[in-house]
Amino acid sequence: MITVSNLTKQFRQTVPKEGRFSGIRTLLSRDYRVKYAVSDISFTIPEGEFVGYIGPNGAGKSTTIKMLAGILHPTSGTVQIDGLSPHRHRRAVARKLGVLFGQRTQLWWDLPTADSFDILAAMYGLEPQRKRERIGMLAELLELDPFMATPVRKLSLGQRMRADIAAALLHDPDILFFDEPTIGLDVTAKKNIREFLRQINRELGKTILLTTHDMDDIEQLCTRVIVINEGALSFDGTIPELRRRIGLPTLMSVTYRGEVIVDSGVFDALSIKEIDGRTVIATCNRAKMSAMEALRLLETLGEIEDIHMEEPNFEDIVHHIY
Ligand SMILES: Nc1ncnc2c1ncn2[C@@H]1O[C@H](COP(=O)(O)OP(=O)(O)OP(=O)(O)O)[C@@H](O)[C@H]1O
Repeated sequence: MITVSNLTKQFRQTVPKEGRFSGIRTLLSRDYRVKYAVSDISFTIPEGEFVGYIGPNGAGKSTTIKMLAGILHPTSGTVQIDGLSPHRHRRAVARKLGVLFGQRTQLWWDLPTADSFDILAAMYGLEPQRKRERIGMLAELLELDPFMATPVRKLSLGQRMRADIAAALLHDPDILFFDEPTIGLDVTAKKNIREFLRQINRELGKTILLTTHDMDDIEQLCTRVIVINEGALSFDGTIPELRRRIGLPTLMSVTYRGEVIVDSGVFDALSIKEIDGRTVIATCNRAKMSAMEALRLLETLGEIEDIHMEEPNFEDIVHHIY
């Protein structure tokens, strides 16, 4: 269980100087402003949940994850991982956590991939037999064998990400913080990583906090989504709740048995956009009207032959909350 209470992180940022020698004058400046990277955030994540942690660039996502992992110390507020503070019980918490920052590898750049696993296994104090089992299993699941002997710097991005995921899972932690695990990957590599994350959540019961700018990752994987904006929490709930909250219209295309003649216009939450012979295109605000109610209204226009509904794109919904 992860418990975050009133978590806040301030950074001191130098105020940039203008005019001649601005670069060097900024470096030497004593003028600071306080930046609230994370501001009074609270949430709890029970065991086994798969939570998306999203927000625009600079919202404070990575800063939160660094505080959850004990890499950064909060300015105020607390984090507890199974009742322990990541900062004060660093070692005990490190055993429970697997952390991945997709933009930065935790592997040793110039060493063969396998050597990084050896070093990490030694750091976590894994017994030789246990180490062999873990590496063998992860190598099979993430298809690492073809490049185990290759230096990390020569891996493709997809291979490097798989190796980093294996590194995060090597000591078999129960909780995973994954910051952008699909960044820059092609469609197939993304799909494979998503499938892997889904499996370790569903089949092995791992608790996952996932940060990503890829809304397909969130929609396909997460049962719950937490949105952070300018350091503050702006939504915490399920994806259907987020859809309802934003209330973007659902598109309905209805074909009637005979020609329909209606004045294009609005029936409160249902709005007729286009009439083309026997087909009527309408949008329905689902925050105000259910699909069934919309259908009942559309039935009053004639006998329906076929109906097609398109839910608003999740990415568009998220843009509305940012
Ligand atoms: N070490 C630091 N010193 C000063 N300011 C910082 C530091 N780290 C982060 N910030 C600032 O805190 C804010 C939040 O940054 P953070 O990296 O947590 O955002 P993010 O949501 O992860 O963004 P992105 O999606 O771009 O990765 C930003 O304005 C950033 O410039």
